Amino acid sequence: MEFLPLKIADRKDMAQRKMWKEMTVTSDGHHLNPTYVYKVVLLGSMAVGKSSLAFRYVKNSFRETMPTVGCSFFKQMIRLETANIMFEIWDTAGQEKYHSVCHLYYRGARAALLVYDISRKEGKEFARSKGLLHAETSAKSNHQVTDVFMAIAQKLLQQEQQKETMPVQSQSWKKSHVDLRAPNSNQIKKCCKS
Ligand SMILES: Nc1nc2c(ncn2[C@@H]2O[C@H](COP(=O)(O)OP(=O)(O)OP(=O)(O)O)[C@@H](O)[C@H]2O)c(=O)[nH]1
Repeated sequence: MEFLPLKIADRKDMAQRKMWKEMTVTSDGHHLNPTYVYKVVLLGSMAVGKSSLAFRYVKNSFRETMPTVGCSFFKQMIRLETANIMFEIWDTAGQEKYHSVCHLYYRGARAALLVYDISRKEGKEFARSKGLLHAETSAKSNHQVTDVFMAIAQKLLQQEQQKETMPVQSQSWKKSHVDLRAPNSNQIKKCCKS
């Protein structure tokens, strides 16, 4: 009898399926299937708290983090009344040396959070002038972290509902879409650390 080694692709697939299964089991043991999967990117200068924000949200913990190299990736499921939303959170590096590659991670994102230090006053005014969602958060004290992601989930869900109910020609949600292809796009959602 001949034994064939398991193909790498199969192993990878099994590992991915296992991870997916783990991600869709809630803390109270329920299995959830995501209704929508959304990519969300975290942008901002170095050391403004992007990784800490993601870590607090996904792991509910705060710890000293090393500067991000390139990009890190997190997943989190949100259970809403009408849908289960899986966030794929891409935490980009703020250091100057990664700026030339960071825009590669924006592709396919449905929302972007521009994280900045709260001591910069102009952040709030910028958000107001562009009509963007704005929130002051603290990963350290766990202030408004879940609320920010919940607000994004609800906004995206609202867009899905509009898509379903509106005729194609008049889908106003398209007009409010953020073009993430432009590296210097300033139409981005904001939050900050304190
Ligand atoms: N006081 C306070 N400090 C924070 C908060 N969030 C992050 N920090 C601190 O700010 C520093 C930078 O945090 P990071 O999360 O690594 O910042 P980052 O934006 O991911 O950094 P890069 O990966 O270099 O882009 C760390 O020393 C954190 O402990 C916060 O909400 N409050």
